[in-house]
Amino acid sequence: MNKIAVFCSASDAIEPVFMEKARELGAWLGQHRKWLVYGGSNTGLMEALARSATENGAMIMGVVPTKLEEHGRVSDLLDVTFHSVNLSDRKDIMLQESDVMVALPGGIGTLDEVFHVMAACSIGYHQKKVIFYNVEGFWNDLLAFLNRLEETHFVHRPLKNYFEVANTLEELTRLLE
Ligand SMILES: Nc1ncnc2c1ncn2[C@@H]1O[C@H](COP(=O)(O)O)[C@@H](O)[C@H]1O
Repeated sequence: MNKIAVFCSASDAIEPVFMEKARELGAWLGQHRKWLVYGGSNTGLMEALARSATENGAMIMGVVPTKLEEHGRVSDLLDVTFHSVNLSDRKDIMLQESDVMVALPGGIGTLDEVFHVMAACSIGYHQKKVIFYNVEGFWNDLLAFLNRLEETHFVHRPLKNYFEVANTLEELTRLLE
């Protein structure tokens, strides 16, 4: 897989371990000459990831909604900039431009992106998967809830159709190779 979308936090106030894991992933993307497709913001895990990716040789595509541009929150690291009108078409563009999506720890924006991709997969718009990068068990509660949805038949197909989980960088990169 060559074009990897990454959904992740825009916050600068989170624990350093998450920044470190984002940088490690960025370095791997660069060393393996991958394209990073992401939200293009100059804050949080997004900027940490993008800086490390570009320093290690990755090409970077940012999908930037008008609002971010208006607020001066666009990273200056981007090789390619896609301009989106809003968050809805931003998600469609990120999905269209990538082979697989990785979810690093994140908040509401990240959850919105993850569920957009899985919901579209669930009714057959695509067959691309989300990989939850479960740094420090960040996604455990969400994964437990998703498993409950499967056990109680609230999801239409087995969850393995929609996502995979990587607990370490090694597990993640094995899925990305
Ligand atoms: N206001 C936003 N700034 C940057 N990125 C955003 C914003 N809203 C949605 N996104 C996307 O969602 C995540 C970051 O949002 P979090 O709420 O911090 O998880 C990122 O992947 C962006 O593409």
